[in-house]
Amino acid sequence: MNSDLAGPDFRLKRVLVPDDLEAVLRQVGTERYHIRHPFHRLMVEGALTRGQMQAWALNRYCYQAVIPRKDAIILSRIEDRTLRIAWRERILDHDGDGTSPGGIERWMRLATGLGLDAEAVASQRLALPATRFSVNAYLTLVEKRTLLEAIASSLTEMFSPEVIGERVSAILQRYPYVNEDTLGYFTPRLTQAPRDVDVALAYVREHARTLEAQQLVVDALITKCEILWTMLDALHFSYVEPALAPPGAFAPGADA
Ligand SMILES: O=C(O)c1cc(C(=O)O)c2c(n1)C(=O)C(=O)c1cc(C(=O)O)[nH]c1-2
Repeated sequence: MNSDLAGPDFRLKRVLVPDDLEAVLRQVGTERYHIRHPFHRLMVEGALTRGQMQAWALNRYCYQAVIPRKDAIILSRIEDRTLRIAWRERILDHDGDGTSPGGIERWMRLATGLGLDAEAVASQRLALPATRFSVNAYLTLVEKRTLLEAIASSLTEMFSPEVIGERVSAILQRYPYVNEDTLGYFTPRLTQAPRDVDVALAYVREHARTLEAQQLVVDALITKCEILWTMLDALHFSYVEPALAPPGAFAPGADA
């Protein structure tokens, strides 16, 4: 990114044309996306135990479960019918339509494929408190901030195909107890995410025209990166180092 667009803290220096705004947003991902988190790095190096992988799947279920709810909040705030039609696809992607499964069910297949009990995962009662606080922060963001910020916060999906590609190939290579079927959640995401990004990015490029609006967009994306980052922080603290999971949280069994 050209340094005359924004400072190292992502404070914008002037009003940007849409291509320059997009360049700043992509730089946020380069610097702040969870692909750089130590927990993710350990996962792709093949260094996590089965119990740590289970902890990841169990906690990430909370994020999956909240995604269609946050998209329903966004949907309720959109006045433009064409945009609503496009946005509602996201809810179908995650909830399914009652006949074909959605992302939540596919994530459950991942969790049970790793040896977790479906009821325990769905209840979310063994999730880390910090995971719950993080996913609730996402709901609060889309509810309380402007629609522009709510839409911009979804733009971490610009970076998800890379993190998913890296994760899936590393897991298949380095975790022999996980097979392709278990990771089936990720396959549709590789086409759904770019489709979602096209819609959200077009909206942001069109509607963030003032310096103030553009800064709000950049800050919303930073906040979303922080939400994803803190979820992995919590996993790292609780299950890797110093491995101090709070009382009541998931504890890997002796076989994991
Ligand atoms: O695997 C990942 O690392 C990852 C990241 C993200 C993201 O960047 O927010 C999403 C997903 N996956 C994902 O599967 C997904 O459905 C999704 C929806 C959203 C969103 O903010 O609307 N992000 C993500």
